[in-house]
Amino acid sequence: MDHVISVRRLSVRSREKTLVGPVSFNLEQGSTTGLCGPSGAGKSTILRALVELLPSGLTRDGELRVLGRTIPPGRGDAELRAKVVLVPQTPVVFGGSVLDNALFGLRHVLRAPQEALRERAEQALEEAGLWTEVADRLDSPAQNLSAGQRQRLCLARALALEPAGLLLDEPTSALDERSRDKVEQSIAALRGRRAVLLVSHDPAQVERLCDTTVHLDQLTTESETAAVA
Ligand SMILES: Nc1ncnc2c1ncn2[C@@H]1O[C@H](COP(=O)(O)OP(=O)(O)OP(=O)(O)O)[C@@H](O)[C@H]1O
Repeated sequence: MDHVISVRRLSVRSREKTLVGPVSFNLEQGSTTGLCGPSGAGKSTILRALVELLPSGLTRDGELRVLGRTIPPGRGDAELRAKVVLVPQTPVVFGGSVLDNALFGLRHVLRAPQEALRERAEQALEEAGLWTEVADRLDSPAQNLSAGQRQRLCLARALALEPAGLLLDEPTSALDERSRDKVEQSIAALRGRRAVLLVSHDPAQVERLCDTTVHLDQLTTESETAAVA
């Protein structure tokens, strides 16, 4: 069976130098992989490279395959972005209601009747562990949610697309312990269902949530990283 994401000797460079890589790893269906390394090692840059959303001036080399399809550098498209979804470190909550936010990605990717979209958005809120807290306030402004609830709303917005791969950039770094636990419960519930790549600075969190780990050293050397099949 194809890996959900397969990366071979992927590196990202600016005009002047290599910022990260080369790295090689696979993400498997149903498995949660930790992406670890010191600050500046390139974790966020790798996540952006996997969805072909690098800042201008940065380019990717090496092979990226998503569900068996090779994505040439600079050729990411809407299909890729529906299959692999990045949830950034800082939750981006748009103006509008909780439901509007959960529907946001779906509205842009799928042309389906409003009712079908709504059903999927509600399922995603359930999958993100937020449903019981927002079921009676779907039409309220999303801006009123707590930080932990906002993080799970962003998770729901990503899950509504039913992605094969989910890339989570330090999803709990700004949260207190109670909110962190709730977000962790939601991530743990994805095991067996999605391929998840989780950037975390917290070894205990990686231990709790991840089946395998990819370590990025500061300016990763030529040696291949862990978790290579
Ligand atoms: N647009 C850019 N132009 C030039 N260099 C960049 C750009 N974006 C990131 N970098 C550099 O790439 C390296 C990796 O940055 P990145 O943010 O991916 O690290 P990180 O491992 O996610 O760090 P942290 O754990 O602190 O979030 C850093 O040296 C950073 O300065």
